Amino acid sequence: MRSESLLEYLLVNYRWMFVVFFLLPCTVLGKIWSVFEKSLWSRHTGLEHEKNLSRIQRQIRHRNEQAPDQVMCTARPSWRSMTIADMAYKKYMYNIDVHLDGIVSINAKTQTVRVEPGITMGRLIPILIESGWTVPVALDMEDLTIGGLVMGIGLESSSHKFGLFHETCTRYELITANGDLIICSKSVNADIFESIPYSYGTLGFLTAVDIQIIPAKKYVKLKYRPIRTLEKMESRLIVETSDLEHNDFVELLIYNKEEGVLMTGKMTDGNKDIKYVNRIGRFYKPWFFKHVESFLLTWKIGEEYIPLKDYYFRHNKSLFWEIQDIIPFGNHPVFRYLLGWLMPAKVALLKLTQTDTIKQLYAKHHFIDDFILPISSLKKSVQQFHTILNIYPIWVCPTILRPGKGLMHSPATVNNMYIDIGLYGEPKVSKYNPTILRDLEIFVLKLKGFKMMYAGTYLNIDEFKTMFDHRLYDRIRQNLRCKSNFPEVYDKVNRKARI
Ligand SMILES: Cc1cc2nc3c(=O)[nH]c(=O)nc-3n(C[C@H](O)[C@H](O)[C@H](O)COP(=O)(O)OP(=O)(O)OC[C@H]3O[C@@H](n4cnc5c(N)ncnc54)[C@H](O)[C@@H]3O)c2cc1C
Ligand SMILES: NC(=O)C1=CN([C@@H]2O[C@H](COP(=O)(O)OP(=O)(O)OC[C@H]3O[C@@H](n4cnc5c(N)ncnc54)[C@H](OP(=O)(O)O)[C@@H]3O)[C@@H](O)[C@H]2O)C=CC1
Ligand SMILES: CC(C)=CCC[C@@H](C)[C@H]1CC[C@H]2C3=C(CC[C@]12C)[C@@]1(C)CC[C@H](O)C[C@@H]1CC3
Repeated sequence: MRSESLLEYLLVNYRWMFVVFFLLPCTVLGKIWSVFEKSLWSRHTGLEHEKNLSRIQRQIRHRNEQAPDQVMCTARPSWRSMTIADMAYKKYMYNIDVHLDGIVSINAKTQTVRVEPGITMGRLIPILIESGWTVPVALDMEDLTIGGLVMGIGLESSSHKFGLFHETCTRYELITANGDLIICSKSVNADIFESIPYSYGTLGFLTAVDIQIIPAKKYVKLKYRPIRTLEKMESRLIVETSDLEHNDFVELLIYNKEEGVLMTGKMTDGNKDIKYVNRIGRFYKPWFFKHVESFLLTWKIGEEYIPLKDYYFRHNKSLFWEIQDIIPFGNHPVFRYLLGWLMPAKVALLKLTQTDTIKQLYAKHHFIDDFILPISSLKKSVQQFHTILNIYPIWVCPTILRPGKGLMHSPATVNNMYIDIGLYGEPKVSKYNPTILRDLEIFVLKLKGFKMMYAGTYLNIDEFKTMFDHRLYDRIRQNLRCKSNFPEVYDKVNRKARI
């Protein structure tokens, strides 16, 4: 630390000062600006969308003439993306500006909403709820974009019922390498439709997505059930995920090797008898994972009504549990009541303003990743993660995987229940080395599991192709003449491409 400038030293050791007194006020100014920007919603019409398409097509044709050897990616800067690492490839690939973030239409008849890919969950969900609708898989971080969730993957506590985010999408609009616009759905260009999810923008540029919508209700009636032992957590999770009639939402937080809290929820309009609604989204309310942990103290089953939007964004204020490393006193009542209204910190601003030292410290001493494994391997996997990482809490989110031909699908010919295991934090084992991730990836591969690619991978190309079925993807890449125009998925998610 001695060789660092004073500013660098302060930014690393007292980052909370910078975050609380500069970054949070900037976030609030950004929010005020977005209130004005909301008028965009009414401004976005089909016509506006058409204009945007020609703008993208012009850029692609220009690249095809001027730089045909340089493969393309979107111009969305790395600091805006919801990933911890920098996308190094943005610097040497040809950047196409695909920034479209409107709602094109809401169609109550077909129960779909057509959106442009840059719209975030934080903008889409409130607008839909105001119109009485919601999406089946509503992601819990405000800044995630629809394009990113289709091209990467997304899952939430309703995924045990509806599957991964893209499975609730019914139509994509894609601009291909030669600038053509393709529409695809289950009935039109069905193979292209199936190969787009998880292709990380390597088949074309997404310009519109149709998502199913379902009627929104006022609350989620959420039940908290403390459970001791991993065996019991696993067996209870299997029972609750198959009870689709009672459980619209299922999520498990594991707080140590032995104890966790299983949450099951149902969307409801409630009735007049509701005495207490826990508005967890209010600024002075405790961080959600701390609130859930409190059920381990009383060891009683709890039940409460939570407003729908508050439930959806329950992990947003504390960025799951990541904000505690940055503002360690952020959950203290004094902070919450005085400055809690400034939260949550904008991830993009945190990324943009982190110094190289902070980046390196995170790279060396911090772990952020998600693994998707068969539900019956919960106990075995958590034990392995405990030995190698010892990070708690652990996020467990069940998701159904269906058979298919895309990059990621159930290896069986029937639907299979999987769980996403999210590990975010500082490993508490002695001698932690980030390359240990490779061992974990091999462990997951052996269990016929997958990993989420937003954090990058140490797998080599052959292992990667064993984990993700490339047969249809390769064929579609050939048909759409992607070879010299777009990189392969692996070129974007391997460790050298993400630093
Ligand atoms: C992943 C992580 C992120 C953190 N982020 C913040 C933050 O944003 N703002 C804040 O005020 N405090 C943060 N902290 C806590 C803070 O950085 C440390 O308490 C402080 O740096 C210790 O300083 P030192 O001079 O005692 O130790 P040092 O001599 O600076 O370091 C001792 C050891 O700890 C490691 N280390 C130091 N700082 C970090 C760090 N930030 N991350 C990982 N390893 C580290 C060093 O590599 C070294 O091995 C973070 C801690 C961790 C683990
Ligand atoms: N609960 C959850 O499921 C969570 C998921 N995530 C992960 O975060 C990522 C989403 O974050 P977000 O910041 O929204 O997206 P990103 O900017 O990270 O984009 C993710 C990928 O999607 C591609 N992409 C995005 N928009 C388009 C488009 N219009 N056309 C073509 N390709 C496109 C990007 O291409 P390019 O490389 O060319 O820019 C990139 O490869 C996903 O990978 C997701 O798995 C993170 C947190 C929570
Ligand atoms: C629910 C799933 C599947 C994933 C959740 C991942 C999140 C916990 C991470 C996604 C982006 C991450 C970033 C950070 C923390 C963890 C995430 C929110 C930081 C805010 C950590 C501090 C750094 O300085 C900036 C990081 C930006 C990305």
